[in-house]
Amino acid sequence: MMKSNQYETFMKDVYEHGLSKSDRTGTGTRSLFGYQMRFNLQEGFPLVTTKKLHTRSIIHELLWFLRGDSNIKYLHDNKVTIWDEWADENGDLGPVYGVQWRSWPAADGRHIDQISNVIEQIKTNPDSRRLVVSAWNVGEVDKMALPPCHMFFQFYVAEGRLSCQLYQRSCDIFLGVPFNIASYSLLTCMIAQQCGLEPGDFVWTGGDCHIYNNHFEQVELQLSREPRPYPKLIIKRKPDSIFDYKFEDFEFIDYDPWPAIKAPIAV
Ligand SMILES: Nc1nc(=O)c2c([nH]1)NC[C@@H]1CN(c3ccc(C(=O)N[C@@H](CCC(=O)O)C(=O)O)cc3)CN21
Ligand SMILES: O=c1ccn([C@H]2C[C@H](O)[C@@H](COP(=O)(O)O)O2)c(=O)[nH]1
Repeated sequence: MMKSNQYETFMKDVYEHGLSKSDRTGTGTRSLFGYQMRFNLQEGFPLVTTKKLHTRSIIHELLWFLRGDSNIKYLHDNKVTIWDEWADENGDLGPVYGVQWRSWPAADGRHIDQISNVIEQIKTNPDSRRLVVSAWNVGEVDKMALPPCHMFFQFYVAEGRLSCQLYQRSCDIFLGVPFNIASYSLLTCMIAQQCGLEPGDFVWTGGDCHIYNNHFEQVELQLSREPRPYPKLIIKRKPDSIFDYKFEDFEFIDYDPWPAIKAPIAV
């Protein structure tokens, strides 16, 4: 049986040993710098079980990134509200994740589709050590509603399995991180399917890992719960490309979480 408590162990460590640190939002945090978790995607899908996650928001947000979108209209059409606080009156967020993934503006005027390129490289040059995607476009960060938190990821192929490591510079452990782990694990499974590989490990690496001061009660409740086994992800068909997946293609089976826990988000 695989351990399914990596996230809770991480949360407990930061809750017990984090340093008091003020932050941009004025909320205040308990924070540790530098942490890593590893999830073997062969052994289950790392959806946090100690609270119920809104998987609909996670799937739609990932499909929205893959569209190369910078407006929350797609999310709204699908009743996902997680980006509302950061959008302007037209629903725009500036050149955020999706834009950099799909059409990074190069100095010579080209627009680079990093997702298509990295998939092509995984298929044709799997030993490459350059299988990277970056959302941190230094020249555009100040035009974004929020500079990317999950900012850089790298793929790795060995023995027919595709692994992915994410670097996340800033990590809201209670609200953001469960979404981020699930989202990149899902992306890894999708890209593996497209490339005829099995999913390997998802490695999560965090920079400023923090628990907001107004999440302490929620964290105590969550840490009092025993983690349960992870669910399994079923992808019901193999679409023609990474851009053709639909919400209905995904199903999590045997997801048996504890009840949801509400918390305010720091804006
Ligand atoms: N402070 C902060 N934390 C974040 O995690 C975060 C940001 N800001 N800004 C940008 C995005 C938006 N993300 C969000 C935003 C909201 C939820 C949230 O409210 N989650 C609730 C309800 C989910 C839902 O209704 O879909 C949860 O209980 O998980 C999660 C991630 C992640 N990011
Ligand atoms: O995917 C995400 C997006 C955002 N966050 C969190 C991390 C921080 O708490 C805030 C961003 O504030 P900064 O001052 O820009 O660091 O949002 C996350 O955990 N995951």
